[in-house]
Amino acid sequence: MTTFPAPAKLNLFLHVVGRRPDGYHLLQTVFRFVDYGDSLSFTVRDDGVIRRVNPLPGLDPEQDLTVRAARLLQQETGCRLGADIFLEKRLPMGGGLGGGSSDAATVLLALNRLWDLNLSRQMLQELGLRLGADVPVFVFGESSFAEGVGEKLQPVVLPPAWYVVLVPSVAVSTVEIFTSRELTRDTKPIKMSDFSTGCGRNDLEPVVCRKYPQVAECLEWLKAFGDARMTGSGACVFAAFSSQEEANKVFSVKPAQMAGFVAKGLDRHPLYDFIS
Ligand SMILES: C[C@@](CO)(OP(=O)(O)O)[C@H](O)COP(=O)(O)OP(=O)(O)OC[C@H]1O[C@@H](n2ccc(N)nc2=O)[C@H](O)[C@@H]1O
Ligand SMILES: Nc1ncnc2c1ncn2[C@@H]1O[C@H](COP(=O)(O)OP(=O)(O)O)[C@@H](O)[C@H]1O
Repeated sequence: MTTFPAPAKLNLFLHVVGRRPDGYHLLQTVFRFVDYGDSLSFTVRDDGVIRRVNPLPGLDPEQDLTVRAARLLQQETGCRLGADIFLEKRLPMGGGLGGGSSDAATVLLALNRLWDLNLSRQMLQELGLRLGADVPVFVFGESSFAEGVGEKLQPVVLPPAWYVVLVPSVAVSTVEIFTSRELTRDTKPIKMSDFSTGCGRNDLEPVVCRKYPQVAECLEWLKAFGDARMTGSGACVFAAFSSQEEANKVFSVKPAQMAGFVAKGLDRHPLYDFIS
């Protein structure tokens, strides 16, 4: 059995700049990976069966993004191999940390290698986009300025940072927030060259805070220590610090009922070198 990481992402800012005719929203965001996440283990099977060894409670294994990613790879390549997939889940579902998307990307990257398929990064990004708007960036593998629905990616260089991430005890549905009437969809687009750390905001944040007071409460607490933001469609919130000591210090004084973790910002996905 071989084990592979599936890191979380943070959206350092997230602007909704428009809406496509199919209802999907046009975004501008910066994605950063952190050294905290799920991990996946695979045993290759020669009978073509894709099996989730430890299904997630409440989620039909056929709907699990790991299974959907593996089947998509089989369909597209005609590969006759299968896999047993074991998922060690650490990332909260509906947390805005991209857990499901990262799991799917790790399946694409790992099985591309374990099944000896040799698909290019571009090809895997395209397959990823069919699974979810957030999947391509995990295959792209670098901190990115993203546009479109999140699939138009340009690498960005970010300063070292340690993040305090708080995990409110609610799962936020991405669809619910994007379809909300109060969501503003007209933030003026910025140029990538205008981006600097700390710029912008998360346009989804006020909508989530109104619906989920636990998110507002975590944000308010963290704002006393830094520029706290929500990631993605929530529920998690984070603030950046320039040293691990500073981040640990803030984390150590959080109220006991607030869950969370401290993580280091990464420049690259740990599986970046899987594709040449
Ligand atoms: C908001 C973001 C920001 O990074 O992150 P999360 O909070 O999910 O982590 C992403 O855009 C989420 O991407 P992802 O979670 O892959 O979304 P998808 O499965 O493709 O879409 C779920 C639903 O969200 C809405 N959706 C998603 C992306 C987008 N750009 N516009 C949308 O309107 C659509 O209603 C879609 O049916
Ligand atoms: N392997 C998976 N891990 C997490 N969620 C999954 C997975 N497969 C499918 N999902 C579905 O995707 C939804 C979004 O999950 P997730 O990606 O963890 O959150 P977010 O999009 O807020 O970052 C979950 O509520 C769940 O229904």
